[in-house]
Amino acid sequence: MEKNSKIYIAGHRGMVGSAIYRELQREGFNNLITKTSKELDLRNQEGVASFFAEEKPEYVFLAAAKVGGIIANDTYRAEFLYDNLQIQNNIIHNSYLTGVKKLMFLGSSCIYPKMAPQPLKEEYLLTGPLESTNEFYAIAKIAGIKMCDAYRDQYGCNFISVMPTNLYGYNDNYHPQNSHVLPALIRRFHEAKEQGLPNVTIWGSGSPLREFLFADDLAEACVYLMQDYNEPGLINVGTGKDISIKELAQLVKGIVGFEGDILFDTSKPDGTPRKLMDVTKLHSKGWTHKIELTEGIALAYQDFLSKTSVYNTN
Ligand SMILES: NC(=O)C1=CN([C@@H]2O[C@H](COP(=O)(O)OP(=O)(O)OC[C@H]3O[C@@H](n4cnc5c(N)ncnc54)[C@H](OP(=O)(O)O)[C@@H]3O)[C@@H](O)[C@H]2O)C=CC1
Ligand SMILES: C[C@H]1O[C@H](OP(=O)(O)OP(=O)(O)OC[C@H]2O[C@@H](n3cnc4c(=O)[nH]c(N)nc43)[C@H](O)[C@@H]2O)[C@@H](O)[C@@H](O)C1=O
Repeated sequence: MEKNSKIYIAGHRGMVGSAIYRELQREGFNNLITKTSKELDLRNQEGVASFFAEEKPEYVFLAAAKVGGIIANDTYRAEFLYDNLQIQNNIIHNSYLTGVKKLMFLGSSCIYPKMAPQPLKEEYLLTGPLESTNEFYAIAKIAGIKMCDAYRDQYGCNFISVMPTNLYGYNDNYHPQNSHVLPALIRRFHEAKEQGLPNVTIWGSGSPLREFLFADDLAEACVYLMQDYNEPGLINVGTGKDISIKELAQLVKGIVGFEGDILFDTSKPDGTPRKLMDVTKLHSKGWTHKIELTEGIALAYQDFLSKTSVYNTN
């Protein structure tokens, strides 16, 4: 990418898209184009076709998607499948039609089979059944990887697929039910501290293991890979370290400064027992994460505190 290359960041107001936008700006890229979902609904085939035909971006980061935590994925199954297929089909196909030089598709670690060996190697894709709570989201993401590969094989498009682990960071979604675990816990412990509650309840048994990457680290990896990585298939992006949900809750409790007890609601789903990325391929390309979990949670909590007036209305 040249500093003046025309780069479209789809989903630039989201947690990941906004981090990619900031990283590109930091690196001096000066021709960035964006559209909010109000300005352009990416599910709309004609709208996306007109946008690409008019703007003709040279590079595309596909960070727009219907995203949410375990309950949102399980509840809005049709939307997670339909919205994500529409968004990615429209963007990938029109990138081909208008001659985009390179596109990055963002998937997720939930594409791997529920009981895959750990850590998750890229070659474990499509080797077993998926976790049911996020099956429809995962099917859409797997279709996205295969779209990129099919367009590479048939048309020679340089479309790459990056699989991030569970993410958190600035501009996260703090919705009480629909968010991912880390923002949910930051909010719940904070509100319990403010209200002087004796305990906080977290979902499931606390035993699932998850790996967490700060979104700014992911953005750095994305911009890095967009410049140097040109392979079919997929590449994992993570830290290679995981933690149980119970330990995570204790960590967030300490950072937020809540002093009560932690209870477990085992009527809520645990989801996949473990999702630890194998990051050997990523490290071999020369990139490693920088922000460790304790530091990242403190940064995310500061961001949450600076926006509590917004979250209080949601
Ligand atoms: N968060 C996580 O833990 C993980 C995320 N990922 C992947 O990273 C990517 C970004 O996720 P994240 O930043 O967390 O998600 P967010 O929900 O924070 O942001 C998603 C963005 O997508 C845009 N969007 C959604 N629907 C539409 C639509 N119909 N038309 C146009 N734009 C739309 C939204 O735009 P607007 O704001 O304008 O409405 C929003 O800014 C996704 O592909 C996700 O699957 C992968 C692994 C983990
Ligand atoms: C990134 C990935 O994220 C999703 O999968 P997930 O890893 O299961 O996501 P999660 O962050 O929602 O939960 C992680 C764990 O944490 C537990 N947990 C405890 N207490 C809360 C809680 O309060 N909220 C939430 N959400 N989870 C909680 C929860 O029960 C589970 O055991 C995919 O659907 C899909 O979106 C995807 O790709």
